[in-house]
Amino acid sequence: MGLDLSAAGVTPKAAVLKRASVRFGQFTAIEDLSLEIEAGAFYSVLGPSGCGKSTLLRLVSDLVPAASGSVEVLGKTVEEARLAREFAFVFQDATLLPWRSALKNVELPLEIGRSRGIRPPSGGRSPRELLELVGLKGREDALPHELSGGMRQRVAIARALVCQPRILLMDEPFGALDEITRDHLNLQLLNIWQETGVTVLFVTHSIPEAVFLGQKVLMLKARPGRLKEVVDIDLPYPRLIRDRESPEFIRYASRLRDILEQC
Ligand SMILES: Nc1ncnc2c1ncn2[C@@H]1O[C@H](COP(=O)(O)OP(=O)(O)OP(=O)(O)O)[C@@H](O)[C@H]1O
Repeated sequence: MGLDLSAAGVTPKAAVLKRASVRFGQFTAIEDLSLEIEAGAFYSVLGPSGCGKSTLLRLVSDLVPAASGSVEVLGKTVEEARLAREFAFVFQDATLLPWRSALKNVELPLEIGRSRGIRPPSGGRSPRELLELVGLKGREDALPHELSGGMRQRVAIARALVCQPRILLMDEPFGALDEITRDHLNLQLLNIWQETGVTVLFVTHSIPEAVFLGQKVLMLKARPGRLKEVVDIDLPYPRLIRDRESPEFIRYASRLRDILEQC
């Protein structure tokens, strides 16, 4: 059992990786990654294709094991954290069940939990309230094919939040959306983050998106996947789309581009 630090009044880190490596057969996808993820913070994850961004999310969520080193999530082992449903995923594809309405899709994790005898967490937002939080009030009964791509992603975000995860793992969730929809969802995601206090790990290929969202940007380098740098983004929240034209924003973007070129 991991040590329950919260019982002692200490807020544990969202995740602590110590010299963690992931191997697929002979191939090393992540090597010697040491990192502390602060609880409640928003991290963007950026790096060249194949540097291990998705693998990092899978490592933290117990989908792939560490071949060496250690990973702790909220003061627990990754397995304990998974069983306690401490994290939830949002992928590029919303992966909604096509025959279920938006509301029924959001309710699904609760139903699955109940079928396994897990009581829904108390005090959280209901599926209806979550749909309202993501801006889909009035569309509860719509089927996925009746919603736009951006709306489907919002349903996926509401579904991810329904079991009140403490960590939200987002793997290029807006990568397939047009720029206007993406901007809109970026703003909405920041609202949700601030309202819920959830820790976010957000993988993106977009430098402006990484700067716009993150308090910190984890920069990974490839072959093998290693931590290159953690860049603090000292821009205040709430952030506005037009802030992306500010000299500070442009300076951060250009710094990240320089680092990426060395990855
Ligand atoms: N299940 C697997 N079996 C074998 N190799 C894998 C597996 N999963 C990932 N890899 C390899 O590990 C490396 C890292 O993959 P990962 O998907 O984490 O990269 P990424 O940074 O998310 O890439 P992209 O930006 O292109 O999505 C890649 O070289 C990939 O081919």
